[in-house]
Amino acid sequence: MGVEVVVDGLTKSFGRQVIWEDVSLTLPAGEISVLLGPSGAGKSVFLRTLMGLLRPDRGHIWIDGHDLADCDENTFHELRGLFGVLFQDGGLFGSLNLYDNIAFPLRQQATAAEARIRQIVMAKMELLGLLGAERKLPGQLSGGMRKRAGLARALVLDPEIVLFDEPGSGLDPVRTAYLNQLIVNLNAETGATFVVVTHDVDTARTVPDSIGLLFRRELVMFGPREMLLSSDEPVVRQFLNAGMPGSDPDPGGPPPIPPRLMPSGNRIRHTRQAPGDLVRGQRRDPAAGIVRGRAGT
Ligand SMILES: Nc1ncnc2c1ncn2[C@@H]1O[C@H](COP(=O)(O)OP(=O)(O)OP(=O)(O)O)[C@@H](O)[C@H]1O
Repeated sequence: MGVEVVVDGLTKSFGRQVIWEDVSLTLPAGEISVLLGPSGAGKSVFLRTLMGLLRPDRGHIWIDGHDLADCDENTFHELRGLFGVLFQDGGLFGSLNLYDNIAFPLRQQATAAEARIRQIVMAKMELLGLLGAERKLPGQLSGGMRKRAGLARALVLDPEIVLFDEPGSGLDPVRTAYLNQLIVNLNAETGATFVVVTHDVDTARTVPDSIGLLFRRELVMFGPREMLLSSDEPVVRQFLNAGMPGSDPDPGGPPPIPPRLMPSGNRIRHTRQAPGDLVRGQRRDPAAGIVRGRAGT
């Protein structure tokens, strides 16, 4: 099972440019959280700060009782080892074939023999639908395959926390939908804590358990998907439900909440809340289709 990450009062600036201030949220263990925001809101900076690639000006990132933003070097390396990341472009080495790209983190660790490395790499390639493409170079792959290869490499060390930076960027809607389903399936398969940053509203509405909205240097709201999708907060409504910040909110109220994507096959996701529970608890009518399946089904 993945680990919980507690972000407390995080602030990041570059010189005099404040990117975001006083961000606090809890990423639930084993669940999918999506951070949504317009281009330039600082989503990628947030991911890079979360995994220790950038140092925050203030605040804490608590994981397993340690503060990633303020700990000794050994603890820092141990905490960094909990993360796997899918970079926007897949982050593959252009001169290495797919097999060697995916094997790279294992070889860097230098703890596993080649036979074991082969077993692990082939298992991840199978999981991501990449078997047969072992000898291809990244430049010979479609955008979708490059993303999946980047994901196989991100998963090769069985991380507890997986970060996705704009997984749909550069993909057409069909490939984005395929990748979204894959994310949900992989979350069920690995049980790791997933954090997805995106400006794709469809992804934010259907993939996560929780949604956060970064807008104008602050985290406007973070909470269960259904809470944000039924929120009356104008910025949240404008962004998540009408799609255009600054446009008039829909006078008829938020549009229906779409069903959450469920894992395909026999995979099971264990989440804290069944679809529809939250809006029912608020005495709102769940939208048609929302109450499909129970938590863990
Ligand atoms: N290393 C850096 N040094 C200085 N400024 C930076 C650095 N990295 C990012 N920024 C600035 O931080 C701001 C937020 O960038 P970021 O890439 O996090 O946005 P984003 O929300 O991920 O946007 P997009 O959706 O377009 O990827 C931008 O103004 C960017 O120029």
